[in-house]
Amino acid sequence: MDALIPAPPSRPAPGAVHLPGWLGLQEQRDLVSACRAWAAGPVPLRHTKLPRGGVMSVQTVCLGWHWQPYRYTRTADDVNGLRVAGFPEWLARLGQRALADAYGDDAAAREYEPDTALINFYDGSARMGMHQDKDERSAAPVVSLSIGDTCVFRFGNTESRSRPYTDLHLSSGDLFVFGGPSRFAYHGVTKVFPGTGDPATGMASGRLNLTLRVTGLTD
Ligand SMILES: O=C(O)CCC(=O)C(=O)O
Ligand SMILES: [Fe+2]
Repeated sequence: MDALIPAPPSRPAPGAVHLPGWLGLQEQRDLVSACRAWAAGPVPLRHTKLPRGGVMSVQTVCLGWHWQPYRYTRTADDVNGLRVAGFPEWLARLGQRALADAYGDDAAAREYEPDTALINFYDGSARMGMHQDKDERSAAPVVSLSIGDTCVFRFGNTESRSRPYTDLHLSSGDLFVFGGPSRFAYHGVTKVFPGTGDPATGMASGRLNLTLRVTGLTD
């Protein structure tokens, strides 16, 4: 939680890697600016509607492909019907750098071509229940980047939402990658600590998380 003393790198499960403080301050600032522009449209940042009538407490906007429970489409049919913003090349390169640093396998990192990003904004009371990222038709790793307030990220197992799991803090600038045997592990966000982010990132409050993924889909 203390931005001045980043936690050491850790591997909570095989294929899962946490690299605290991976993004520099300027990279975080640039990502915040980019996310602010994406949040304005063509598809706005919004609370995703759930099939049984509820809404998610986080607010989300997608790039490349639009996710809604539980599929990807090019257009945001549950929002305004517009095509989502494209997935930029620079973000794919950032994802490759993340994989290279997490796994130390430059050749595998060069092959990584994420084509969607889910950008989630958490206010102080938002949470995300334990779930698997399993609407992709690819087992390529998920790259997660966090900016703003620190949260408790619960990283579990591939069998069920319950124990064993590891609770860790994801703070501003942290990278978390889950692939290989952990790719379909359950995970969630149980708590956000308001006021723990550095306003110099451009986030006055709240938490931003980007997950880069390979959908395995073609048009
Ligand atoms: O906010 C996070 O750290 C996790 C987000 C997540 O699991 C998701 O978008 O599927
Ligand atoms: Fe997820």
